[in-house]
Amino acid sequence: MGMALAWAASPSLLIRYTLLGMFNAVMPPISVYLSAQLVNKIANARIHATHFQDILPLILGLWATIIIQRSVGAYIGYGRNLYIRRVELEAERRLLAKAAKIDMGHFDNSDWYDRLSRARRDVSWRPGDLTWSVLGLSGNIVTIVLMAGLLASLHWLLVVLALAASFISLAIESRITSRLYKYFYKETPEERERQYIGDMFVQSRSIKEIRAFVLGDYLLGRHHNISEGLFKQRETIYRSGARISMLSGIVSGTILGLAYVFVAIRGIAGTIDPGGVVLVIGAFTAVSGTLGQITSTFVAVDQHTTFLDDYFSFLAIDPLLPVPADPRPIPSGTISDIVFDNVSFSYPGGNGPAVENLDLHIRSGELIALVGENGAGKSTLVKLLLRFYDVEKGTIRIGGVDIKDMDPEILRSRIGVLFQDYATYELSVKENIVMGWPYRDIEEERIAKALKDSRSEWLVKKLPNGLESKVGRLFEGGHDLSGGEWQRLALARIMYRDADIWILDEPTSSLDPEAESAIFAELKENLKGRIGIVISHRFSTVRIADRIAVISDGRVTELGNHEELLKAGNRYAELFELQAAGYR
Ligand SMILES: Nc1ncnc2c1ncn2[C@@H]1O[C@H](COP(=O)(O)OP(=O)(O)OP(=O)(O)O)[C@@H](O)[C@H]1O
Repeated sequence: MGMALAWAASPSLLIRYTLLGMFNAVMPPISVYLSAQLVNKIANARIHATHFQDILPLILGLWATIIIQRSVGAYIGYGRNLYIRRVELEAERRLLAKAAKIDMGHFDNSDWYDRLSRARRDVSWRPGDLTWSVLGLSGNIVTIVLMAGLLASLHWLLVVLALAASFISLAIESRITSRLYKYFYKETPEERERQYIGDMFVQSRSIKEIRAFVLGDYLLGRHHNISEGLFKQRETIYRSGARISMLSGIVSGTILGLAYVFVAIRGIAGTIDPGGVVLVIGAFTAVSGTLGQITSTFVAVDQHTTFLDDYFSFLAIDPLLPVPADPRPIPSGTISDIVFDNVSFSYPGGNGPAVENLDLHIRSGELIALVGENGAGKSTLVKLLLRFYDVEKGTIRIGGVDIKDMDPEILRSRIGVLFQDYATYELSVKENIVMGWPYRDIEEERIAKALKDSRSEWLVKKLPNGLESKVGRLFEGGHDLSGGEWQRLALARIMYRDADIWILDEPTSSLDPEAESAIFAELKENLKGRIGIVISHRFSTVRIADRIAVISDGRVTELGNHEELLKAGNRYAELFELQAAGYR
């Protein structure tokens, strides 16, 4: 799987640098062999007259191998760095592309969320690290085979010793890394909490409250306790890691010592000539060095398996909501109606139904308001209409077509929604608006109309660079906006989108009352056959709607226009009177 990713990033680069790596891996054995020959020639010079020209070819050969090895090595290093970045970028692109599409329900599952945040955290380096070590493997094998061949030409025992030293350290050291990784894997929920608390100190949403409630010491204390607990666990693991490393060093160092003993005895006895001694020492060192690299490759692969598992299982995550193979189109033009027909739904892991046996018929061209107490199920209706979740019972139909039979992305393209917790894009004002539908050419006229419909023209005039002004404080030169100003931009974004259904979930919570009633009046006027769904707790706003549905415990308990509901004298009338009394 991992290799498929490496291949997809750039097959030609992968092949080129693998072949070059294998070519370069031949250089060290040649170099060791030529050095041995050189030592023999020099030793022989004491017995037989030797001219410099006799050894010159050897020197030139050694020179050439070093030059080739170093320069090709530098080129490989450059190319591999680029290639590895490609792999990292490709891995990240795939992850983000998947994250943008998976069903919202997955985000309610903390196991998936853990997996995603781990994969997201590591995707910027683990695929690269893995590719880097695996790329060197073929070259390492070439070097080992040739070096082992050189050693075997002297004595098989040397090959056995060299391999033994490296395999023992492989076995010992891989234990440390797997333990380390298990630890990092396990700590995720605590580490997430620690980071979450740390973030509170720097996020604009919470910094004010930390001061106002004097929460600094309390939160720091909590952060400190988690950090200390994690530090202690880490200390234990690092300590045992250090002990294991020491043990591995002693074992492999001793085996290396034995090889030197063997070579020394043979050298003194004259059964190995001086060049042979050089060859043994050079080859032995190279074999254990290269086997060390192979060891770390295996360790790296082992280390990254959990990441790869997280990453690929995330990419392979199945949709929760079945997408029809042959989706039915939404009738074009104005939507004739939206019907919630006996709908029931419970959140996965939630306590009890959020919506139960709910019936609601929304007519073409009307502005309908949903009111009800906190947690009554109003926002859930919006999420069901957007098909973030599938209903458990009943159906939702738009223009007579069950939304389960539609392509969810096409369904969403017909809806413009302003969530309660709408997004604030710290980009330019223009982009904030254009993100309403960024897939067509930018039309200045449309932007101007969106600003007018959301009554935000003054906001653009106020900013120094007009539409091009950056908003937010994340980037240099950005202007921070007030809550109401951000909300205006979000509203302009909805107006820019050419949607047939407008949904505003508490659109006016940060707006001043004058702006609120103006926006509502304008919204109603601009509907022009569209369906508008507004969720609000402000009855002064709600009364403008054509009809009002009171939602209570996941059901529609009252339905009608303001006057009708007041006359009925039920919960709506009660709540309206309560709010109205506050203004008298
Ligand atoms: N992701 C979720 N997982 C589990 N339960 C949820 C989830 N989202 C909402 N709920 C629960 O579903 C019920 C309905 O919530 P919903 O957000 O629809 O209420 P609401 O009427 O929009 O409330 P408010 O006026 O506070 O915005 C609540 O009991 C809420 O706790």
